[in-house]
Amino acid sequence: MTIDIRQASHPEAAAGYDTAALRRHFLIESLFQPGEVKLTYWHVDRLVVGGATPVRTPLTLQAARAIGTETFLERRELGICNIGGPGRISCDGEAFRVARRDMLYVAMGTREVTFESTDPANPARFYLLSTPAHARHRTVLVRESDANAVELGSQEQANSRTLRQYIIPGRVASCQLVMGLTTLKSGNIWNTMPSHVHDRRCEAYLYFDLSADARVFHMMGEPAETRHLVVANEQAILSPGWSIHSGCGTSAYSFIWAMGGDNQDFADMDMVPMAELR
Ligand SMILES: O=C(O)C(=O)C[C@H](O)C(=O)CO
Ligand SMILES: [Zn+2]
Repeated sequence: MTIDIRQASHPEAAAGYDTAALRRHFLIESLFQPGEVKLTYWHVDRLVVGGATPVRTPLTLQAARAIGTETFLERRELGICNIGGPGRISCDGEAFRVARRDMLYVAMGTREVTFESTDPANPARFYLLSTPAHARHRTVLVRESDANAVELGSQEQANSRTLRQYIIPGRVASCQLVMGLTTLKSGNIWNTMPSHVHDRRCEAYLYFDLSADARVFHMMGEPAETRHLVVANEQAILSPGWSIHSGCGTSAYSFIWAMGGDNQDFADMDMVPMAELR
């Protein structure tokens, strides 16, 4: 298991970053390495973002010095979404079959989490998102068909998409984690424009379902100081509360969004008028 540490950036510092520095601070280029668990610890809201890619043998989520507890989930909760072949996750011996686009919420206090692929020729790729927690809720598997689906955007604006809320109050109880998956319809390329910020919560996006030479131009920065990151398939971005987070792809794509912070009110967004964007 590897863990990369990312510190928080002041927006005035980020405005002076060149392309390499923006990518170093806000982009995770590699999450899914066969046979490995790869984690990134971000000091904003102490989010841990990662990937687990079991092939022939199971992988285990281990405690890390960066987290400082005996087990990884001693004082944390975890959301897991499978974006690969069918797989299995065991939580203290209770096994869950997790198909592509299913999400598992794993309760604080779970001592052992193991990841397995059903077929090594088509390995599962488990995307992991963990936030600090202070109460134990129930471990719950949410299938794609059971998530709250919301239709957004329009073909005319090239942003017609289905947003599915999986870990959200009323559906799955959690301490602070809110998580879901948005899928653009074919021929649509924009997400989340008009844009918003929510200084009360940070957010991470994992972009996927892109072909090898497709890219998403992910917009970030304070509304009057925007920058962009060029993002390839299965790369993730870290979005501080002060930053807009919108993407424009060279083709349609999907992305997993996840938030941690002070509230779990999905609708609590400060919308940015188009005239304020620079
Ligand atoms: O399709 C979208 O728009 C999103 O998925 C937006 C994110 O869910 C978001 O930014 C929530 O704050
Ligand atoms: Zn947002």
